[in-house]
Amino acid sequence: MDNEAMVTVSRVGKTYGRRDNKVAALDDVSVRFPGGRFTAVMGPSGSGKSTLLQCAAGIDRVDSGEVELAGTFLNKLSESALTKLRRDRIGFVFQAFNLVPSLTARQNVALPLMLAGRRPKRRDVDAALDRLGLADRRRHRPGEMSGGQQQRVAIARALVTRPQVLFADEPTGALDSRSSRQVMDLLRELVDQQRQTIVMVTHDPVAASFADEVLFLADGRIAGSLEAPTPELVAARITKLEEQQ
Ligand SMILES: Nc1ncnc2c1ncn2[C@@H]1O[C@H](COP(=O)(O)OP(=O)(O)OP(=O)(O)O)[C@@H](O)[C@H]1O
Repeated sequence: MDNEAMVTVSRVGKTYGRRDNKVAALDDVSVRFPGGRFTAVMGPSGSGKSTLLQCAAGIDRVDSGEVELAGTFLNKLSESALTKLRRDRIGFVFQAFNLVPSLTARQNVALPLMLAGRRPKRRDVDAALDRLGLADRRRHRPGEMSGGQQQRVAIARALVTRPQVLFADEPTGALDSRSSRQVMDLLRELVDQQRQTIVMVTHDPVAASFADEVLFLADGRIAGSLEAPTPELVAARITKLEEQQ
């Protein structure tokens, strides 16, 4: 389903807090994330990027509007059906890696399969690690790996179930520029070689320039988009949005 919408967010609203503490994190947001494409989401701090990602990934529920993942409307699902959908069809990568410290790379990658009630095959787990250039780190625990290696294990773990969409929330936020570049090269490769659909929140114009398109948010609303982004063009748009704050 290349270039058809893999995820469709329609008129989504999400508010946090109550009464006089209310914050509209998302205000009537509509956006389509095409299949087989890499979309970056950017915007000033507090503009709703993480909220959009979490609503699109079924981690958080919307207050109004709809989220559709390849024909499934997430709002209509029960908690257990939503949990199953997240396990089977969605991969999520966080800034802080979120690996289990006591488990090896192999065990961390096998975890989502076990949670989904599938018996992890060593071959599949090792293939996921190999694809991310971690063949020689299979038996290492997170504390024995660099930040870049840990993030690559986290990406292998997110991909082992072959999710329809990989969501990443600032995946390079805790990495130095060399490791960031490596992770971004890998994400780009996944899109180009395997038509993986990726949606990534980032603050970094260089990371965003690896995407096919950058979507900008400001104050919980869509504030434009940019095709074929370069770091310079992205930085200019972001600076402008921040000035308007
Ligand atoms: N759990 C929560 N409880 C209360 N307010 C929240 C919660 N999560 C987010 N918010 C508020 O919603 C708004 C959007 O937050 P969100 O984290 O989506 O923004 P962001 O663009 O990802 O920010 P940042 O770039 O700083 O991570 C902010 O005003 C934030 O303070």
